[in-house]
Amino acid sequence: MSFSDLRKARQSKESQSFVIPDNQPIASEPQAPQEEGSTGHVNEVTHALEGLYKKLPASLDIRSSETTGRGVWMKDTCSPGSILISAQPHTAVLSNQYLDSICSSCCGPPRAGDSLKRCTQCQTLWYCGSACQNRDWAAHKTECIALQQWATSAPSADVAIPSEAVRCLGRMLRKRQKQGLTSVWAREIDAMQSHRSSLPQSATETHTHLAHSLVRYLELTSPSDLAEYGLHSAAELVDFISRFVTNTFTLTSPSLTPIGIAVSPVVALINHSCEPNAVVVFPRTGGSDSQKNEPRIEVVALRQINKDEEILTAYIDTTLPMEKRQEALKATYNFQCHCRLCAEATGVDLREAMYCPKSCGGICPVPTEEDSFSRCIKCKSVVSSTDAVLDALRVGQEGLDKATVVQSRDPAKAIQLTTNLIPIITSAGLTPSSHPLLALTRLHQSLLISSLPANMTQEILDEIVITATKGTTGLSDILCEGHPVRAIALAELGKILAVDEPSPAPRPAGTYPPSGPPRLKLAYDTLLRARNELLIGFGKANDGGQVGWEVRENIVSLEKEIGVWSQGVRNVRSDTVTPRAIKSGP
Ligand SMILES: C[S@@+](CC[C@H](N)C(=O)[O-])C[C@H]1O[C@@H](n2cnc3c(N)ncnc32)[C@H](O)[C@@H]1O
Repeated sequence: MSFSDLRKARQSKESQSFVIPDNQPIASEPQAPQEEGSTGHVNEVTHALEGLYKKLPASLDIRSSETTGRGVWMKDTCSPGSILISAQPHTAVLSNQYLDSICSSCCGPPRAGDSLKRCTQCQTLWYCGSACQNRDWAAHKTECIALQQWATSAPSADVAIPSEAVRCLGRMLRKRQKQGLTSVWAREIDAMQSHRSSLPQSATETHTHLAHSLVRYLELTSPSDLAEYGLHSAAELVDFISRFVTNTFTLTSPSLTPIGIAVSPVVALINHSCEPNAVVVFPRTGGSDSQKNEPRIEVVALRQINKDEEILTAYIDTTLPMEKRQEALKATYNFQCHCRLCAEATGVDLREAMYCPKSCGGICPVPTEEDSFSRCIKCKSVVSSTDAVLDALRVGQEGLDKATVVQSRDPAKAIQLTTNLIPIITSAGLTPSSHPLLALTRLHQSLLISSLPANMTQEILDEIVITATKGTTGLSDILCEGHPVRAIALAELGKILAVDEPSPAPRPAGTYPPSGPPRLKLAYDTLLRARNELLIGFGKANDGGQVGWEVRENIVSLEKEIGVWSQGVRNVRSDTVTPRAIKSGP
């Protein structure tokens, strides 16, 4: 779960009449139910929680602890790939860049051969068709006018649409007003945790900017106007925003591209671990009439979770090293993580590792500015090239930041950066799973794919295969089997290996990537592995979600291709055997 887009909150045209106080505690802030002991069952259920209890399947329970607040626990043991929660988000909105390519109601692309239809009034949201538009109308009706007014007063075309955060908060407040402040819907939102009273300064500033934009979007002219949304002061508005920031999920496409944000109070009850036993996904659950149930947010078990064990998901990218994970958790969720991965300094974390300088097959922790001493855990050789490694790490991180920023505006520049930096960091000895090498490799892969020339050469295709293989190797070293990120990476590698080679030619055994039939066989094996992992990460009952179905089809067509090929070989053999048999006959 992450929410980086808050930083993009628009700051223009702030209302003059509003003073949003910084860091003032909210007297009426609802408290998470607390009990003595670390994991006591919540006996006194607040009104707000009643609805959430009803939404939880019978196998789950809400319990609270002093350190992490409320959390969701297993009442029965479940197996990997079990869908633990399946819910329709309270609100889901698309990021601005996807408004014209994805339906704002079902959050899916247009059906094959069809195109999206634009709302003729605001000309901002697009839909699959009238069924999707009608389903969204209750939420869009007032939003439609607000979007038109925002566009009219926007200082420039690039800020003519409010950010996803502002649009999402607008939808939440309007629905809260419409459903009634005491409705189950509103109480569920109110039950989400707020950090208003203990925000770090950086977060307070972001919340404040967001509040200003929201005030403009809702066309409020004085704090008293907030009353119609059940908020009685600007401080309560900031409290509402804190609740939203702490509990919002990144809405993703079935292949995990971030496409927007979603709010689901029941899923938001789950606490964080950097070694999660479950994941939050939007797999698309299928069926002939699936659009009306989408988007669906689901929590899926990554491994067996035992009775009386807490369900834990990761709020941040767990391929990052500890310091970066802690920074991200503190900035957005205001806590320090003490999970096993963060607390136990056992062995070397493969997110921060390099190969033994003597190439004994062992690994060493990467040196840091604070602790530059590093030695191989196997042969104990000391890393002497510390300065060179630190330089490579610094240059790699700077390059990664730059390439990430320019990737959509200037993909050629981004590709130039990743192409130059990957060899530098690799030669410093970093393992494929280490930061920033893994992140650069994955970015390089996606840039290569998105900038494929029409006349793709064997060389380019092979480079993509090699990059995708390095990425999957790195991910497989640090993410558990069935993790959706790892499963999608495997599926992509399998699909890339299955692409028709422009000029296949036999290669010596052991050459990577292979060519011709051995490549096809490798594609088949990789897709089979991917499918097994997709069944875990996106749920067995979903048949691995949309990517799982696609991979199943890829496997079937490869089976045919390999079958035709084997049949061809058999025919060739029998063609050559038969004449000989005739010759050697009586
Ligand atoms: C999405 S909410 C999770 C549910 C929350 N515990 C509650 O009572 O509503 C996120 C907040 O829960 C708390 N939290 C989640 N995981 C935690 C962890 N591993 N350690 C400490 N606090 C955690 C933090 O306050 C965080 O901002």
